[in-house]
Amino acid sequence: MKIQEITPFVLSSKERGSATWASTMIVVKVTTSDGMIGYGEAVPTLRVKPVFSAIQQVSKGYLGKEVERVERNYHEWYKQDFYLSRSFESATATSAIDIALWDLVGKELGAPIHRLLGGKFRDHVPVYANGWYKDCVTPEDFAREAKNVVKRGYRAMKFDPFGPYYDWIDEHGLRQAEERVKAVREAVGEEVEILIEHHGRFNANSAIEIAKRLEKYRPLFAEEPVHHEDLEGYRKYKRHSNLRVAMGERLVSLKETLVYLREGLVDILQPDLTNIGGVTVARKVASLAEAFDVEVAFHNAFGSIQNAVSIQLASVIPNLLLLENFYDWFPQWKRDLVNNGTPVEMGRVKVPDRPGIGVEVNERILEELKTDPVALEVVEEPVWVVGGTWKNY
Ligand SMILES: O=C(O)C(=O)C[C@H](O)[C@H](O)CO
Ligand SMILES: [Mg+2]
Repeated sequence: MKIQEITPFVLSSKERGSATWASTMIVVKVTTSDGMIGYGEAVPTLRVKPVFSAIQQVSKGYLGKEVERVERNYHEWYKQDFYLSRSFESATATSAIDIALWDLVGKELGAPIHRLLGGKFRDHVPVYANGWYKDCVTPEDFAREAKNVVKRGYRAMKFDPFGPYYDWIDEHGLRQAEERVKAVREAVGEEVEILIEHHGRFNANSAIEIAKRLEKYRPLFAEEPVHHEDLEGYRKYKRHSNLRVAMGERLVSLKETLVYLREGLVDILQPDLTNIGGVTVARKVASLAEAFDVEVAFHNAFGSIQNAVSIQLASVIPNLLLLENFYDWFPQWKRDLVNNGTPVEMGRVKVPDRPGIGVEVNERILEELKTDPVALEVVEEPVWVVGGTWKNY
């Protein structure tokens, strides 16, 4: 089969969900010479317009190629795009197309992606909740919502307790963060895992002070404690903190990942299929992590196509820790976009056995919600936090 058409869609709705980035989804539809259709997803955040146009550009490198040669097709784009290793837009565009190609190969063979990758290592993927703490500011807010998460059956949850602090945190911020974490620990009990998201905000000294204060609440990991590219910061943090470091959602290639693994800067790797290079690169990155005794917790914060394909890959790798999950905090339209739901039950998701990414896209919703890409307004609360949390109390 040949790749005949690649169409990007920006989907948007007034129903915003738990975060600014949750109100938008970028979907890629690939149509083949035989009339088959496959779907992929790209990263929105503040980059909706440039990503949309990157998909149009990257498509030029894929049109006319054989669908089934997914590895070769990725390599061809790697060869063409001199700046791929420096371009998030190119990386997410090629990732979305790659996911759609794997979806197509699966559909052609009547097999879910997990069968193409060696088969299920597990029938259910354990997940952790994110997006559950919209508008939470006080420790009481966090405790109340954390209890609701546990009531839904989750055994692990992630949150960012740092309010509006950036780069540097003072005693006031440390105390507020500690009170929020303490409240969640007390609300969920000793056996539910709590995961601390830093969103790559801090310099190393501040992150180390935070770790000292939060250690006693036994978080499973500290995510992106320092800025993504701050290798010196990661080194210093690893030397002076006792917490396990999770990172990886901004990695855009196999070789960039190696930098963090080789130096032992990461304990739990969080590659994102929608910007690391699709299924093609994500599976290699997972194997690379396995060789370093590093567990994987795929980053999975955007939409239902990313969620579906992440479940497929999470089901096959031996070194899976947990898969991130926003499912219960998606706006309803994201759940409706796929015909076959992947609900979370008792903190895990049953791996679908339908072909390709394991879910079918509802074309009616795609048509209804498609919109022109527009530049997002920039407001004080950054898009990368869960909405309504950029506050002190
Ligand atoms: O889910 C996570 O780990 C995040 O960091 C959330 C978003 O992906 C990130 O803010 C990018 O918008
Ligand atoms: Mg994160």
